[in-house]
Amino acid sequence: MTPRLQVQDLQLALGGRPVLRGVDLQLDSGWTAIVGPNGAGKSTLLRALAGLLPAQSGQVLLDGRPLARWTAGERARRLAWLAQLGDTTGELSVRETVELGRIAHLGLGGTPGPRDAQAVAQAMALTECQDWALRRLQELSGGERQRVLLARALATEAPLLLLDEPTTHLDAPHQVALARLFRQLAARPGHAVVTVLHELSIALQADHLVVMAQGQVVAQGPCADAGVQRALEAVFGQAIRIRPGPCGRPQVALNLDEPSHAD
Ligand SMILES: Nc1ncnc2c1ncn2[C@@H]1O[C@H](COP(=O)(O)OP(=O)(O)OP(=O)(O)O)[C@@H](O)[C@H]1O
Repeated sequence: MTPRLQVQDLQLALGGRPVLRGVDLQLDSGWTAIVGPNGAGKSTLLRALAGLLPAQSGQVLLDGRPLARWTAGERARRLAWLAQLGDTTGELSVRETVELGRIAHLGLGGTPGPRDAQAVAQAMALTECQDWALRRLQELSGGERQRVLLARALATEAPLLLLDEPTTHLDAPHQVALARLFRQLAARPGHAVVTVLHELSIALQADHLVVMAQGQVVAQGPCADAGVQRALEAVFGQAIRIRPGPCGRPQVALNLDEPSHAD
């Protein structure tokens, strides 16, 4: 069954400041990219979707049941979360880090079997980090580390992937490879991928966009939707223009000559 996330009038404050202001959202199959300016509330929304932040009011439902009523184990088998800045797990090797993704299935101290080894090997192959299996995470570059942490999320085999800026630190070919991977993963029956992304050219490859500004969702829908594109141009100001691209997918054009609202 494809995971179904519903956000109903979600209000959330951090440090006494309102950060999410009445977010309503429905996410099901496919690849959804959440975009918006710095501080718009994207990571906060993703953490709330993962059940990591309690709401002041409103709720997040996973498969029709409030997230707050899922046990941690149930949640971990249904959804995997990749943090924005990536936690570095000390002295662990790359393989040991990816193996942590199997804890939801094994429990702490459980003995991995062939099924677990297969999931780990497959996740490492998908992110091309199998050649570093024995190196320690802290010895890797930012982009290499990001790929290992993504592999850990993939190793969970959770049908719902919530990934906060998974392309950060990656070079252009690996960003494109990941976009292709997200599309493939989200196209599998019963799976969905939600990514927070800053790289708009990558975000526009998703099936759906959610555009956020100032703690609110200002538009959501297919990338080709005219309302979604207008919202993108509105929240990013004159700095970008969306134009038709090949295969019916829109493309982003940077507008260096017009002052942006950051100027
Ligand atoms: N722990 C916290 N305490 C107080 N305010 C916070 C806290 N964490 C985040 N915020 C504020 O909440 C707002 C939304 O932050 P969030 O990280 O969700 O934004 P974002 O859209 O993901 O931004 P970015 O694109 O810069 O990663 C910001 O104004 C931020 O300063």
